[in-house]
Parts: sequence; C-alpha cells; structure tokens
Amino acid sequence: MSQEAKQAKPSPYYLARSKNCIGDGLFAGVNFKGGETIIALKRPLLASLESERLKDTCANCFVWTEESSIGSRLYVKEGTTVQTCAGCKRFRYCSKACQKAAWNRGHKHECKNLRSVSDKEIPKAVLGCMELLVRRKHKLIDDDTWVMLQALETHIDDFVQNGKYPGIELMAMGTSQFSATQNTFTKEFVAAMYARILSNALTLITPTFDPLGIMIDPLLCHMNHSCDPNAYVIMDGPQVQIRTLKDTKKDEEIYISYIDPTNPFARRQNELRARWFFACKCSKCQNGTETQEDEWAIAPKDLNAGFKKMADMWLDANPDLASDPANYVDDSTDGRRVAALQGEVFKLHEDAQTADPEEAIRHIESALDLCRQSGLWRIHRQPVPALRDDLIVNALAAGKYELAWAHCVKRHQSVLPKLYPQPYHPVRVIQTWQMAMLAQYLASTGIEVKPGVDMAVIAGVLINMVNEAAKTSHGPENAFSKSVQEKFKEVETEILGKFGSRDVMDNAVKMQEKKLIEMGDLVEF
Ligand SMILES: C[S@@+](CC[C@H](N)C(=O)[O-])C[C@H]1O[C@@H](n2cnc3c(N)ncnc32)[C@H](O)[C@@H]1O
Repeated sequence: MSQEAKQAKPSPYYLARSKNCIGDGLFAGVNFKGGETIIALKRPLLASLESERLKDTCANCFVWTEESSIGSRLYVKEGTTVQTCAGCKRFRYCSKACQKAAWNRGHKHECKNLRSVSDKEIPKAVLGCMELLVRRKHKLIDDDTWVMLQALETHIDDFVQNGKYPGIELMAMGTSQFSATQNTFTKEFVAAMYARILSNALTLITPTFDPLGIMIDPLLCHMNHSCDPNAYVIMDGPQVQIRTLKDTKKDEEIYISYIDPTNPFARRQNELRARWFFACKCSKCQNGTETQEDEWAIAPKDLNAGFKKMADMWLDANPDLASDPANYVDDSTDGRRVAALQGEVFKLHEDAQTADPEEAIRHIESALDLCRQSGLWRIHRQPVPALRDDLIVNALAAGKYELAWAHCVKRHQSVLPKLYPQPYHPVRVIQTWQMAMLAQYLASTGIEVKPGVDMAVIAGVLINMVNEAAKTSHGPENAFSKSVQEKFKEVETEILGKFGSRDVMDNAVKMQEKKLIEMGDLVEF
C-alpha cells in the first residue's frame, strides 16, 4: 500500500475551544467552497415535536401531513397520513416501519409511563428531556455521546439571574416523574439537562424551513452563532446536513445563525442576550450600526415635522419606548423619536401574528404604510421584509392571489438579492419556490396580472431558477431538490409542447423574463 493510501483522510470538521465565543465550537477540518456539505447525519440524537405538530407529523421520519401554503410541501407523497400510538396516545407515525424504529430507539421504555399522562399537554423540551433520560437509563445512548452532551453549556447561573431557574426545577421534577427515572438521575442532574436543552436546542425543520419542533445533538449543538454565518442547517425528514454558505478555510470556525441576522444591531444583540446569554461580537456586530441592516433612508434629523410630533406623543405616553434595548438607536432627541417609531412598527408586526388572515393583512398594511410615509425605511430594512413575507402568507391564506403576487415580485427583485446575496441561499431558494408555485396557480386560473404576461412561462422561468439553486442549497439528493427537478421536467415538456420548438420557446422565455422585471412596479414599496 502506498504511503498516501495509508494516510487517513482528514476529518471535515473537529471540535475545539472557540476563540470568540463562550465554550467550544465546531471547526472546518478541510477547505470548503460555498454550498458544500460539512456534516451529514442520518438523524440527530433527539428530536421533539411541537404540541401542534404531534397531531399531524410522524414522530419518527417527521413527514408533516397537514396541508400548508401553495406548493411548499410538494415533496410529501400524496395520501400520507399518521396513526396514533395505541399505547401512549401521544405520538403518531406514518407507517409500521416508523413506529417500529421509534419503539426500538427507546419509545418502548416510555410508552406506558406516557399513557398515564395522555390527557396532559407536555412541552416539547420536557418530552425531549424525558426521552434522553429514558434512553440513557436503558443504555440506548453510549458513553461517548453522553459525555459530549454533558460538555454543552447549561447556563444555569444565567437562568438563576434572569429568574427562570425555579421554573426549570419545576419542569425537571415533572420530567423525572413522568419518565420514572428518579432513581437513576438526581434532580440537579435533570435540571441541568433540561437547562442544557433550553440553551442548546436547534429548530427541527422541514426541507422548506417550516418549524416542527426542536432537536438536540452533541455535535450539531456545538456550533456557535454569527450574524454573518458561513454555514446553515438543512433537513430532509430526520436527515440533517450542515452546508457552507461561503468559502471556508481549514481551521476556520463554523458558524450558523441562531436568529434572523437581517435584523438591526440592537434587536439582534437583545435577542441573543435574552435567549442565549451572550453579547455577540461576530464580524457583523463588530461594525455595530454601520451595516446595511441599520441603514435608514434619511437621517433621523430629517424626519418630517408630522412624524416628529407623532413620535413625541408616543414618547410622552410611554417614555420607555426609546430605551427598550430592542429598539434603541441613541440618546439624542432624533434617535429617541426614531426608536419610538421603530418600536411601533415592530409592535404592529407582533399584532399581525393572528390566525385571521384579513386582520393580519390590516395590521401589516398599516405598519408598511407607517414605514413608507415616514420616509425612514429602506425596502430591505427590517421589519419591512418580514412584514412583506407575512403579507404574502396571509394574502395566500385569504385567497388574495394578485396581492400576494405583487409582493412576491417586489421581494424577488428588490429584497432577496440584497439580504441574501448568494443565489443558493436557502431562504432565497424557498421564497423563489413559493413565488413559482403561485405563478403556476395564477396561470391555471387564467387571471391576467398584466397585459402580455404569460404566467405559465414565468412559472417555468422561476422553477428553472430554483431547480439550479436547490442542487447547491439543499444538495441534489434532498427530497425538495428531487421534487423541484421533477416539476421542472414536467413544466418544460408542457411549455415546449405549447410553443412547438425550442427556439420559439426560448424567445418566449426571454420576453417573459422582461415582463417579470416590469412587474416589479406592481407595488411601490
Ligand atoms: C448551542 S451552544 C454552542 C456551543 C457552546 N459554545 C458550548 O460550548 O456549549 C450556544 C451557546 O454558545 C455560546 N455562544 C454561541 N455563539 C456565541 C457567540 N457568537 N459569542 C459568544 N458566545 C456564543 C453561548 O454561551 C450560547 O448560549
């Protein structure tokens, strides 16, 4: 055997002390280009579904059987349903094979105990903690994995300081009792494990980023945060991949983002401090408010008199508005006014989180009006992009397809490239997919969005875009990428049939690409 062949292939990643963050972190063991896989796991150590998702999602393969907005789950096989476990009456499975796999992974040791509390709603972190304890008690988690899990920060001192520790102790007591592990683990140990879950869990997601619950894995949970991350998490059922968002050199730390990194500096810092107990010093945060996330369209001092007066009124009624760490700008009169306006817009966005789409649309439109009329907001400054995202979702739910379309085009042209420069950025890919599916739907209704527009061709153009990008964002083997590819083939054949030849089709595509750009002015802001 040659010398080279004898040398072991270098591991693509390793754990080590982080230079910039509290505790340990994950590092690149080799050089990566953007869009490559760093880690691929068959499943995380533990995943626990949200209460709502327990009703409609397989607790083993996480296939979500509920209908959702247009085309976002095309990769789910039609007719998929879930059946309740006859024992615990809590978990549901899509097949006997999934039930058996979960049973052998540890459910057999908790099913009976869970039956006695089948009428109780149990939070996902408690259910997850119970499963971990039961599996360890029955030797279904090995020593190395268990030790690695213990290495994760518990942040107990921080929970004591923020007053949440008594609640954690209470939940830990319930966890011990429901899992019948009181004789195996001390109550301090269980409280620490519960705290560890709270401060380390990642979000369990579908390939289209719908949140399903939480997951814990000793390797994945060692990834630290950056508001300018070089990696992201992608899932396909229980399979998890960590993929690079940009070129990453050997020995560079791998960062994902725990939050929406497109928010302004104060909001990001506030969220990270409150939930994960650290002051972020990532490359973006080091630039403070000197980044595009904090760019106003006009200087706060140039705000018009009417809006200055309105902000002063709000500040008289609630002086804390400007000192709220999430909205803080600076202590000048103009800074306080702008912070008050910002607080009001974010508050309107919170109010829009309601189940009634018509009501949500009203809140969102008044927030967008406030942003536009004040002249302060750029189209890419939050919460304008988040308001638009929610407007699209609610407009779809309310059957206002033309409104949803107008905002999809605006987002596609003016927001996505600015917030997510990589064409394979997963958020950009999923939102383009949502737009493509809407275009297809509009084509099927025959609604003429604008004279000369052929929605079927535009849908084809968008599906083609997603088809190319998904190979990198999700990887070619992901169920989402495969569904997109199938859809692309289907649409291409259809359009080719309609135009008769590739040349005629290519000309039509070029013309419709122009039309798509022209539709960017369907909404002004
Ligand atoms: C999911 S864990 C990551 C692993 C952690 N470093 C450890 O060794 O347990 C999240 C915790 O890591 C630390 N952390 C993550 N990102 C950080 C950052 N950008 N700056 C400082 N600390 C960070 C914080 O203590 C946070 O609560």
